[in-house]
Amino acid sequence: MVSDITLNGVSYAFGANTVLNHIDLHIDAGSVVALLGPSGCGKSTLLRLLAGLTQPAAGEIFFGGRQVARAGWSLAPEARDIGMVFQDYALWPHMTVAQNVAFPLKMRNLPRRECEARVSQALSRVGLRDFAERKPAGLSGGQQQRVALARAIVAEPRVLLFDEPLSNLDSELRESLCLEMAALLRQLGTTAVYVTHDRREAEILADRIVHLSAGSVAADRLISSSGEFA
Ligand SMILES: Nc1ncnc2c1ncn2[C@@H]1O[C@H](COP(=O)(O)OP(=O)(O)OP(=O)(O)O)[C@@H](O)[C@H]1O
Repeated sequence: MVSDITLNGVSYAFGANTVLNHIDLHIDAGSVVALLGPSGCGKSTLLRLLAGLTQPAAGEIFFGGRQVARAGWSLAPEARDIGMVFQDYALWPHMTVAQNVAFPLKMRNLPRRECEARVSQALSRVGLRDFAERKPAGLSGGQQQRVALARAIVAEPRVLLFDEPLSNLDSELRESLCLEMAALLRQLGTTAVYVTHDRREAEILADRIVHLSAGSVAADRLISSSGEFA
């Protein structure tokens, strides 16, 4: 099941530094929204609030009809039914690729066969079916990020969150993985929020680009399927 996302008057501050200032935003179920903006504008902070890694100082966040955060309270990340992909891959080095990908299924108590089938499907989707028994250290940066992507989608979460997942890769690889991720996100139909400071990446991946500037929404534009502004 996918979920829409609603932020009502969400604010956040580090001490006296207001980082997000009364954000109102509705994200349709199944859409891919890029959060674009210069360094320090609050993109990662907004994503961390969606992930449940931090709590808003004011406002509320809903996934579907369910409140997941309000001032001073936040539902834990593991209770939110989300998948996350970070810039630094965040794989467990002692586990194989298959064990890394299977990790989100552990808490779900699924039969072993179903776990194996899901891991195999997720690895196929990212083109890594033959790498299941490798350790992350034996993979390139692009392959490690594909593992992180497979781990994010394996449990079929209701929301996918991406924090600059391609920024550690060289430009050629970035472009090709970006196109693959765009195709995968269309195929999955999961609601996704994608933080980037790269406008081209945002245009390839997203249905809609929300520009943040100094903690506020500065522009909000729909993108047509050809990558042009609608
Ligand atoms: N732990 C922290 N303590 C104090 N201030 C912080 C902390 N983390 C971030 N900030 C400040 O909050 C503001 C927003 O940071 P945030 O990481 O959300 O921006 P960003 O748009 O994601 O930037 P970048 O693209 O560089 O990652 C910045 O001014 C930053 O300096």
